[in-house]
Amino acid sequence: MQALLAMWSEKFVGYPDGSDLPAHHDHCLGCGPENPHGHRLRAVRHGDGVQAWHTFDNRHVGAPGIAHGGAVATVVDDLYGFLLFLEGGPAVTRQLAVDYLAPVLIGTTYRLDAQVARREGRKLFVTAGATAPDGRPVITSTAVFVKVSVEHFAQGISPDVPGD
Ligand SMILES: CCCCCCCCCC(=O)SCCNC(=O)CCNC(=O)[C@H](O)C(C)(C)COP(=O)(O)OP(=O)(O)OC[C@H]1O[C@@H](n2cnc3c(N)ncnc32)[C@H](O)[C@@H]1OP(=O)(O)O
Repeated sequence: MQALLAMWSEKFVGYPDGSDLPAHHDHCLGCGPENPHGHRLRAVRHGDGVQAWHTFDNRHVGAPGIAHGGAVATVVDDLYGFLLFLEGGPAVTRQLAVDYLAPVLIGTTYRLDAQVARREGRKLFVTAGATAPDGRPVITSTAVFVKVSVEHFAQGISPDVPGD
């Protein structure tokens, strides 16, 4: 727990526009560099939001040649998680909606954008989208994140789980 607190206190700092944002942690399914099943999403601050360029590979296939919808939702959820570095503290997904407008193709690089639409108490109402190379939107999303203290994450920490 102390290690987690220390790690996050280093990550929730100011990030200038255009700068790389850090992974949530090494084993994060969305962005962790040490997770062999993960997406290794990398995001940058883009104005008041975040932006990423992402290519799904065959580990995340659903129908042949097409990314699994759950994998796409994972990446969108994790993209929202990068907004928290701009917000200055942790929050967790309470509600996530994804509209799949067109297939997300394996091997094609998509641009993803996310931003905070509204803040209300502990709640962050966030929106995101993914855009194909030809400019077509393929995904839109909304979500509600709820701010939590770092102690929220103590319930998931076990000495037997890698990355804890
Ligand atoms: C850097 C930090 C790490 C980031 C990692 C990013 C990875 C990507 C994100 C994730 O994967 S997070 C993991 C998946 N999510 C979870 O595990 C969250 C599980 N849920 C909970 O732990 C609790 O439900 C939660 C902490 C979110 C809320 O519980 P609480 O008991 O603290 O609050 P409550 O249930 O009263 O709800 C908080 C507020 O949200 C409101 N709310 C709930 N559902 C809503 C909804 N669907 N739409 C709008 N508002 C909603 C609710 O009405 C309330 O509003 P008020 O504060 O105004 O009263």
